[in-house]
Amino acid sequence: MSHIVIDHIETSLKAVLKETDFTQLAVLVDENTHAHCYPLVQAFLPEHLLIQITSGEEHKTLRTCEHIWEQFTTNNFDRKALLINLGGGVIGDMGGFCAVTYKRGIRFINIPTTLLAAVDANVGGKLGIDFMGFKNHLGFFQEPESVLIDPVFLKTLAPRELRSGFAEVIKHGLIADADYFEQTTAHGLDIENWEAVIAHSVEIKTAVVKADPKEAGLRKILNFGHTIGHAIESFYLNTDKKLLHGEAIAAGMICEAYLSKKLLGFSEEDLLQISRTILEIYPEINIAKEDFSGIVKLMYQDKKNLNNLLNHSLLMNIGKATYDIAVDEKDVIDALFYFIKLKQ
Ligand SMILES: NC(=O)c1ccc[n+]([C@@H]2O[C@H](COP(=O)([O-])OP(=O)(O)OC[C@H]3O[C@@H](n4cnc5c(N)ncnc54)[C@H](O)[C@@H]3O)[C@@H](O)[C@H]2O)c1
Ligand SMILES: O=C(O)C(=O)C[C@@H](O)[C@H](O)[C@H](O)COP(=O)(O)O
Ligand SMILES: [Zn+2]
Repeated sequence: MSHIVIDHIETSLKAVLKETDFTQLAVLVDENTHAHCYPLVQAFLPEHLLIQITSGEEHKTLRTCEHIWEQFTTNNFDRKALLINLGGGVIGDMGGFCAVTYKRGIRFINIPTTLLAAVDANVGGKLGIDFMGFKNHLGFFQEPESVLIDPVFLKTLAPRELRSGFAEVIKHGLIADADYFEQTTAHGLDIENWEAVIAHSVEIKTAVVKADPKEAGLRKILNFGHTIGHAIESFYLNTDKKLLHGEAIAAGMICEAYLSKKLLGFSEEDLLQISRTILEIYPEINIAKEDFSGIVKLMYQDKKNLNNLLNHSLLMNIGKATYDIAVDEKDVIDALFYFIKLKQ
């Protein structure tokens, strides 16, 4: 498992660099983390190569990886080089992917700068990039050496991005801790102590990952909301209706809570509570009826599927999830109809 620290970035970064022996150092940023986050760490870094990529899910591709690998290569990085991923989930997933493939693997450290990366993406070792329009289609399981979390980075994060990350916090409550779901959603996004939220989400996620690092079974519960959510995210990615990861997962969680009721006897009352809570935080997510077939088609590449069956992770109760539930295509369509009817 990674060494995960929540502390002032100056303290944690200096400590990690002191105890890590490396030949070359690179820092991966996008234009936003270059502008807002790099100035908070630059003074504590020894000589390094700064690699900048363009932000956004649409750049989480092989093409961007080629740029990163070219930078390592032209700067003669050897196997004892170290990469620092300074950014959100896109930087962490893709930087990690480039690190483990370069010369069969160099070490990497994550410094999450979005809520989503701090509570979820940068923790647990799922690395990857999108391919042929499918989410995280190429990837590895490999934990970072360290994850250095400091809520200070959230100060410059756009409110829409903070809200996107909050969807994974909601997910953690729904799959593992009913009280956490109640407490975190009680006042919308008006949260005073982000550090406590991050710490508890990381605790929930790391416990699951420790029990099942490579998603043989239990880890699939972390994918609640993602079978339908990823398909929605991919469907709208290159359109003017683009959704952020957490927004698509928020819609996916409503649909999959509906499936939990229909297929597992999850309570109607809890379904309504989840639907109302999520719609209050994400009122503007719209899915069009004419897009349903395209969305369902994308679900056939979900990594949890076996024998071409759409395998879902669903809820038994608020706070308890289960996995490997095969779902019929027509039930998925019903779930999407449930979502759009809620909004009428
Ligand atoms: N590996 C995993 O387990 C896992 C888990 C959840 C999500 N993910 C992946 O994570 C990605 C989403 O991550 P994300 O929401 O962090 O997106 P992101 O990396 O695209 O970051 C969101 C935006 O915020 C900007 N930004 C980042 N930090 C900032 C800061 N401190 N101040 C100002 N702007 C800042 C970025 O430039 C970007 O424009 C998706 O690709 C998703 O599939 C992976
Ligand atoms: O860590 C996990 O496991 C997750 O499923 C966390 C998800 O929030 C995350 O979006 C993950 O990248 C999805 O993985 P995938 O295997 O469905 O691509
Ligand atoms: Zn996710």
